Amino acid sequence: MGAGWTDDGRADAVLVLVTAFEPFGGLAANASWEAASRLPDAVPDGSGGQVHVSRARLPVSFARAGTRIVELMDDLRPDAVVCAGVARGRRTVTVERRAVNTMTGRIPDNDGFRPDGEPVLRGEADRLSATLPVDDLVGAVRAVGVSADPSEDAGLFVCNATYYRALAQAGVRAAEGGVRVPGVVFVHVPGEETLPPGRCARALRAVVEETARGLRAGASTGSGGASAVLARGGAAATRLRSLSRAEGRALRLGISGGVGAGKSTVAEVFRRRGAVVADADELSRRVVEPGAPGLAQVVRAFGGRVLRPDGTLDRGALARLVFSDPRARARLEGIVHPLVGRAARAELAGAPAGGMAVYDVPLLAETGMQGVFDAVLMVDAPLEARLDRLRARGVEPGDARRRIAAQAGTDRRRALASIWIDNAGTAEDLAAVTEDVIDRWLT
Ligand SMILES: CC(C)(COP(=O)(O)OP(=O)(O)OC[C@H]1O[C@@H](n2cnc3c(N)ncnc32)[C@H](O)[C@@H]1O)[C@@H](O)C(=O)NCCC(=O)NCCS
Ligand SMILES: Nc1ncnc2c1ncn2[C@@H]1O[C@H](COP(=O)(O)OP(=O)(O)OP(=O)(O)O)[C@@H](O)[C@H]1O
Repeated sequence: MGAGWTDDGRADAVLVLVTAFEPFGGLAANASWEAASRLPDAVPDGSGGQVHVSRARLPVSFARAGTRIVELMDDLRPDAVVCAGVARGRRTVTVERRAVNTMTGRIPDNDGFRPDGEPVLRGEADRLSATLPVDDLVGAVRAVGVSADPSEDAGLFVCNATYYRALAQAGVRAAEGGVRVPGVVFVHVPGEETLPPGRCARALRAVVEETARGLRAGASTGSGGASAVLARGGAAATRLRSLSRAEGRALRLGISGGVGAGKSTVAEVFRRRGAVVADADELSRRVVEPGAPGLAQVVRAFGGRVLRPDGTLDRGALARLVFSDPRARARLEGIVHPLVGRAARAELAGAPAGGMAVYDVPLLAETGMQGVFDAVLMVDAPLEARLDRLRARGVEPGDARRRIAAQAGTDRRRALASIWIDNAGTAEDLAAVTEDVIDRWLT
């Protein structure tokens, strides 16, 4: 991101867009704009260069602020968006972890509109998470002597709705294929009676400078630093949610994606980097080997037609059966999944504290197991590329399509991904971007 990305013809400059709000609620000034208007046109990037800063004042209007920020993001193509707003009841600067898809006003906005629980964007996710590193930004504000905390969400007023629109817009860009997807965060500043304007401006500047440092760190190494996107050739990783990591045990990472998306290739990179990796497909073969408990159960359920003459499972025959009949599939899954789950847990228990326990599992979204992981990494690739790659591996497109029809779609996968990898380049690009993900975001 940043240097080298000139797809839209823009000069190679790195840009942070900072938005803040006009006054509302009968006050003459808005502390967020007072702070934003004091920002310089460029800030140091921490390695001798500068990152450009563009400021915009938004209306306190549910309808107009969201439209405006989307326009700004489309026109300016910023590398990061820092939204600021005022939260007069709060004592500290707060960096918001997420935006919620609900609008409620205790008072009307500046257009006289007072929503009562309507969605910001109908049919979209209930909440979206910051794509810039919230905890690092909190640390940067504290480092300049201003009290700051992370906050769970941005409330329900215009600030939140604007944040939601900005995150959704970044998601649209990511889904389009991932060039210049900006990291987005929202910062609430207290009112002037709590934090004097000079200190407030210093706090916001600290957020912008930390963001700039992250962007430049990424640009100078060809990956993303604190930013939300890492790219290598045609492969791009987007960080959609912040990652939590518990002390005293291994990081629990789920890797998933549709058939042929590239998850085993990604998992292999993790294995090379020392992770303990459990592969659900491999385990699902092991639990139905001759003599293993699963095989007898499968034969009881489906009969001898799923056995080869040598007594091993005829996987092709079973695949034809279950991918044309959802009830048969559910029956097979009812036998195989518990056995696979048990075997995977046993393997992953061996990962040491401080290491990585990685579960490569195709049906992560379908089985709703995201809660057991600290982070979920989803791999995706254009449909045609998946079909071609699978064909090269001997899987007929018809078979592949039937499996795809039995799997979760992109939206469901995105809704629970912490990291999204678009595998639209070469296998080498995919491996390189995975290495970057490990180095930048997971270690
Ligand atoms: C039907 C079977 C025998 C076909 O075997 P085959 O060797 O052709 O495929 P393999 O197991 O290597 O799976 C390849 C890919 O197919 C897809 N797939 C497999 N099972 C399913 C399923 N139940 N639903 C949707 N997609 C599936 C996944 O993307 C998987 O990565 C086998 O897939 C199976 O036993 N499936 C049921 C168990 C299961 O759900 N496995 C997934 C991980 S636990
Ligand atoms: N970017 C790429 N370019 C070319 N081939 C690729 C690329 N990524 C993966 N492949 C190949 O495509 C095939 C599918 O990839 P992989 O096995 O990693 O996917 P998967 O998601 O684990 O698939 P499955 O669901 O079938 O287990 C493999 O043969 C792999 O080597």
